Amino acid sequence: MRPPDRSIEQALIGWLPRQRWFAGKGRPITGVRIVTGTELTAPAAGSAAGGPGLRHTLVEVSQDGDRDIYQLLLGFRDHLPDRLRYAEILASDGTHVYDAVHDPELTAVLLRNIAAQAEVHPLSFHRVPGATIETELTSLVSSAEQSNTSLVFGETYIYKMFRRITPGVNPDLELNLALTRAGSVHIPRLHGWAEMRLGDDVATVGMLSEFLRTATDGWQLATTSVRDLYASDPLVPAEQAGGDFAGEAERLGTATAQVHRDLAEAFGVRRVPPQALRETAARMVEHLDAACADVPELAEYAEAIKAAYRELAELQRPVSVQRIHGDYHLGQVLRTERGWVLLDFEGEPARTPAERQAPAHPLRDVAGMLRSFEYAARFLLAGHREPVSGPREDSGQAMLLEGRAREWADRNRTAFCRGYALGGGPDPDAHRVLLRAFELDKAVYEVRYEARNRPSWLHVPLGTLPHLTR
Ligand SMILES: Nc1ncnc2c1ncn2[C@@H]1O[C@H](COP(=O)(O)OP(=O)(O)O)[C@@H](O)[C@H]1O
Ligand SMILES: O=P(O)(O)O[C@H]1O[C@H](CO)[C@@H](O[C@H]2O[C@H](CO)[C@@H](O)[C@H](O)[C@H]2O)[C@H](O)[C@H]1O
Repeated sequence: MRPPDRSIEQALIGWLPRQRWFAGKGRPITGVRIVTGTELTAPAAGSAAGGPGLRHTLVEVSQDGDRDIYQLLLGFRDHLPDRLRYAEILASDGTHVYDAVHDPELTAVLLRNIAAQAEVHPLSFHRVPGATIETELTSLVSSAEQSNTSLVFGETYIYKMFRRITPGVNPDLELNLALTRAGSVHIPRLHGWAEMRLGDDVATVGMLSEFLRTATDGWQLATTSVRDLYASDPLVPAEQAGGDFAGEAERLGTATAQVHRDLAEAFGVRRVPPQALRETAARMVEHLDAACADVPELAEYAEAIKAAYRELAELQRPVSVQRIHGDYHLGQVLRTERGWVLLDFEGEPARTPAERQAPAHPLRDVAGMLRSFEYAARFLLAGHREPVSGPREDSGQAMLLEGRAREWADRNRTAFCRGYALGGGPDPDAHRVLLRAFELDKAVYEVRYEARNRPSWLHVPLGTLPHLTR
């Protein structure tokens, strides 16, 4: 017999904070309520009766007066095989309740439903016109560090199951659909999606795309290049050291500009008066104040950061805004045989849905990627922080590597901006005040993000601030 909902809700209070994708870490959960439960198991032909059950579930999680909705796939079995033990959430009344994303026997229904454009009220599954979907593939949970959960089917598809559900079309799907219609080569091919009714609205719950099997992500490529530079003879300049990334950085800049152009064509461009920049600067000050309250180490840079925001507020020119990526960094781009491909148009996970969808200046994305170059250059310095106060030769080594990090970040920054301008984007060199303010705002976001999610990384964005606030 299946345990009652209230036992499952109780078990989820302990289980949710342990999940990588759970956005509310560090804040006590005061309640979990199952909002919807939809039976999804449609046993494949030939499978045994009485097999495992799958229930698509939305839960409302209360924390500090906030209520967020999360999506779960709950599996139910009388006997839980050893291979699924680690996914168990609760065992009660002879039934095991577990995280069914790890059970390919159950997740197969997602592919079948998308292929069939099934309606399983309140869920509905959609296939992109012209797509044919192979339904006999089995899934594995992607091992990528993610805010959501992705299932890789065979080596063919990737189904991104959005974890935090908000009413409306998810911007990731919205922008992927628009770029698909524009014929962009800079996104994975979109095959389908799943959505559900949520009150009076519809909410996107999943997206099925081409899995780019042979791709390497930008972070991996960039940090390999940084490693090569650190290991090379200090007298050899970056362009001559092995694994130089500048060519890739330039091509990435061009691909970024092309995606911005397609988004501008699909969603339009709006001219906003100088007043809008004053409002943007005021919001940046709010972000900064909130971040300083959370992370006291930020306070020593606050004055210099505010000075940069004042310069932004004083700009007397209108600017053009449009839909952009919104959370652009090296982990969101894949180097493939057909060039750079962009992923994850959801915007920053910590922002509200309205903020994520608001048109913004495209240099915000450029700033995001430039910050990522700083991260890639500096994160390997972690192991070299101690020696700074150690013996003199170690401290000399640390300074040398700091210099190498600067060289790498500057070189790739220049290359990316060149590629971006060549691709038709607004020239970053001609908008220095704007770009600097965006970089600082992103750095502030990152300090807060790391403090909350990966405290051992906090030194990375903090370590970039002396240079950025000079
Ligand atoms: N189409 C794809 N092909 C290959 N790998 C992918 C694809 N989509 C995503 N990935 C991998 O999964 C990771 C997380 O994807 P992403 O969409 O950014 O998820 P999240 O929003 O949950 O962080 C990416 O960094 C990439 O390594
Ligand atoms: O990829 P997500 O949408 O989950 O974005 C969040 O997590 C990112 C880290 O996984 C975080 O990115 C920061 O760390 C990256 C290195 O891991 C670095 O390349 C980025 O420049 C840096 O911002 C991102 O900010 C956050 O929203």
